[in-house]
Amino acid sequence: MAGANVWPDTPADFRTACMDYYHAALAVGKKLFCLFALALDLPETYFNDKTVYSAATMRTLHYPPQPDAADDKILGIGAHTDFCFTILWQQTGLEALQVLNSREEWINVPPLPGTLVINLGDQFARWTNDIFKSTVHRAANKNIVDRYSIALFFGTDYEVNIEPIHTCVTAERPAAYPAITAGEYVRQRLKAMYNK
Ligand SMILES: O=C(O)CCC(=O)C(=O)O
Ligand SMILES: [Fe+2]
Repeated sequence: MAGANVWPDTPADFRTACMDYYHAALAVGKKLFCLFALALDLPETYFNDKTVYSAATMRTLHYPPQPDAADDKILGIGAHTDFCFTILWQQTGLEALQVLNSREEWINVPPLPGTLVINLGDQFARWTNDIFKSTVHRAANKNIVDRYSIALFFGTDYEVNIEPIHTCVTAERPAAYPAITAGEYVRQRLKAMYNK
């Protein structure tokens, strides 16, 4: 689940810029865990010891233009949920990302200058016993220019047990998920995705 990064030779400052952004986005991820802990009536620090060596991978994405493609031919990222928190930067001025709402309708997520999109992901649905949802989303670029986005996937340390938090379990809402370590969870998801 780990490997060396592959860096292009050009542009010269690409690696430094990526790493600067990576560390800034990581700090956002850590703050998110504090905010969600408070929202769950837990101490702000609840996730601190669970996010010491956070599994945090970043994906830089390029979507070529395909304005003339028919809907069933369009390439992009198909409908899916993310494993863990996603901190997504999207290029401004282009619409491509959509989320599925509770009425099963696809809603555009237009990039707003100076904002990030935060997706809670499946691990947080497990932590919260489905009180918080992991949003189904997809992205395709039907514009006439290239589109770029950057997704940082931020989860707990791999050895942490993910299980419904006590404040999210009641007699009416019994625990819907067994405990599983974050590492084993990611391993199973990757196996299901790439090892069919
Ligand atoms: O590019 C986007 O807007 C979405 C990317 C995404 O959903 C992903 O990488 O999991
Ligand atoms: Fe995603």
